[in-house]
Amino acid sequence: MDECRFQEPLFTFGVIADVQYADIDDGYNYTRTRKRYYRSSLQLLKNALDAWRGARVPPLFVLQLGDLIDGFNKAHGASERALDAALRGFDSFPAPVHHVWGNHEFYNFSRSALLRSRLNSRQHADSSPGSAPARPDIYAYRFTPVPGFTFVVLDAYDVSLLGREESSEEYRGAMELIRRYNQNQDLNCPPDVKQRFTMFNGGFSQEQLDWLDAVLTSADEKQERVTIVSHLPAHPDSTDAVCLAWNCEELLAVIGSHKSVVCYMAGHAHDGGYHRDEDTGVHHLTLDGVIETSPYSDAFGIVSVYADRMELKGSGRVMDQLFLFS
Ligand SMILES: Nc1ncnc2c1ncn2[C@@H]1O[C@H](COP(=O)(O)OP(=O)(O)O)[C@@H](O)[C@H]1O
Repeated sequence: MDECRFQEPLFTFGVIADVQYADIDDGYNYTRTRKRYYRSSLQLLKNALDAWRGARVPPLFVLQLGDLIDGFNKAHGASERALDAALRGFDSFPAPVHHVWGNHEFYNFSRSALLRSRLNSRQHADSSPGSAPARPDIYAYRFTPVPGFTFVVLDAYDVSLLGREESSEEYRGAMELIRRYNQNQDLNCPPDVKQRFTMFNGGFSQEQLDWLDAVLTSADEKQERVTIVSHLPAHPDSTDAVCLAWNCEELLAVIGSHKSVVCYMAGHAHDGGYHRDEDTGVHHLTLDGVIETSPYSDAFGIVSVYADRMELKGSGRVMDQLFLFS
């Protein structure tokens, strides 16, 4: 009988990725292999919010893993309207929402506009020094919802052609980097080798990686469990090669040099993925995207956190997953 008793988690949190809402008819991905349900994605977001609200242990916070509204909104002059519609549900939600930025955020808004927008959830960062990189244009921060558990939001488009002014030093540096691997006229077209070097991806600057390294050093010392979230997946076995962050190898090297990291969560690749890195024990989760989920299904999860593990309870196409701490 005892085994059947519900074990109370320390806390729970909600996860959702790639809502890509737009008030337009259904369409397809670039290769026309997957249907995209632009309008009904808003209902699937509402389903997630309702389920989290009614959960036995309601989430302490939600992680929105990026691409909340689709790039098509820009062409229709509907970016603000779509963002309002997508954020409306979150407004009345009784817990903080941590927004990650994806490529579709940059199709709709400039980096400076995003920093001023409600998609900037940096107000939920820890108030202690070092909770964000010194450079304010890098959208990354650390938060500690419960002592012993730290979460890090990373900016996967810090080094990118997206969101950076064409006249800027950052844009020039990103162009130099992508051109080293991608000689296609259309930079959204992946090269044959290192396919991730496309314009719809990006990477992490040295400043951001150094800051992450310092956050993780401190977490190691305090014996904390760290979960890192970003829009772009980092581990090649957790996703399609086209969807990885440009300098995923450098990021993995930083993660691998700290024992505090237990999980890395991303969106971007709508078919999802999971891999446990055998060398580091880190769980790499790519969450299935709402946008390519039928209106008759769902794509979100709630993660229950315990002293020795996290348990993802998926809804609809999101599979359950156990993240044991090593
Ligand atoms: N293989 C490709 N060749 C050229 N352009 C592409 C290719 N794949 C995607 N794109 C373009 O890149 C942009 C981002 O692709 P998209 O599939 O919309 O990304 P996401 O999966 O984030 O929604 C779109 O403008 C799309 O048309």
